[in-house]
Amino acid sequence: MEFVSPEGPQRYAALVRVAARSVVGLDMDGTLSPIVDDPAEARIHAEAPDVLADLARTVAAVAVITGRPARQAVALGRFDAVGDALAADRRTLTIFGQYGAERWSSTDRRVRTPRPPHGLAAFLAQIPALLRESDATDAFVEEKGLGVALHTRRMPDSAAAIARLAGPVTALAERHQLTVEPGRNVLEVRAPGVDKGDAVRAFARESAAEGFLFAGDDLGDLAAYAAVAELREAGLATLLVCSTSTEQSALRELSDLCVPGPDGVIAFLRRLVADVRAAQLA
Ligand SMILES: O=P(O)(O)OC[C@H]1O[C@H](O[C@H]2O[C@H](CO)[C@@H](O)[C@H](O)[C@H]2O)[C@H](O)[C@@H](O)[C@@H]1O
Repeated sequence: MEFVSPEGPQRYAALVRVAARSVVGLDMDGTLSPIVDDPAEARIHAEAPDVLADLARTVAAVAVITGRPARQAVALGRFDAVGDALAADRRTLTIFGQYGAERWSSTDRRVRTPRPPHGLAAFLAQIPALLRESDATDAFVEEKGLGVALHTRRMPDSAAAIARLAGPVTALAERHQLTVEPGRNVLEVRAPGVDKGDAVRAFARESAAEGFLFAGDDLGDLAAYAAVAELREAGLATLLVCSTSTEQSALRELSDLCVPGPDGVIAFLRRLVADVRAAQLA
């Protein structure tokens, strides 16, 4: 394992020691799901459902903390099947969707979701004009119920399109009391006041966690990283794992461990499960 913080090896060992009373939060796109051009074509890593089930039997609780709508994440991740596999062991998989605004659990299988933010409908109505004025009519618009993502990945010069869109999107979002969440070849617009950090704090509190591992890949995961750092200050065993890509490096310097994309995340989680089980037998 390539630890990138000096404390990484000790933090990993401490987390293994308290794993049975620790929780794991995992980002989805770019961490559990390989990045693809069309968001609707994303699929979870083929081994992820089995690994998540094994992990959930090993630690206190597992959550996927994603920008995706919770219902969509459940479908793309085949999380119903993971929940079925966990039911006999009385374990639960939790999904925090839309950056923590939504919640689903494999126990009750219902999505708890707030009302769409005031201002979203007006923002949506102005998107065609905004894209025309920003020379970005080929951007892919993903409506998410509580927000909207403007994707540039399939445009000829994605970075230039993001640069043209960033100012106008931010100005229009602010006019409608919405916030902008930048990501990999995407600008998302959603309600302010909740982020992945809130999901981390809620999950740790409700689980009375003694340890917290989080893995992510993108800017939206920075809030989760900050919340895990707070938990570390409060005395929890923590580990921050970056799923690396050539597209985004913001998490690297904040991480304890870097692994190569979803393949690396899955291999790491398998290793964690094996190390925890070995420690419990010792
Ligand atoms: O928090 P995450 O689980 O990482 O979700 C963030 C957003 O991911 C999706 O977009 C990203 O993945 C797409 C599929 O691989 C890719 O085409 C796109 O360029 C990426 O930005 C998703 O479409 C969004 O709804 C999520 O909020």
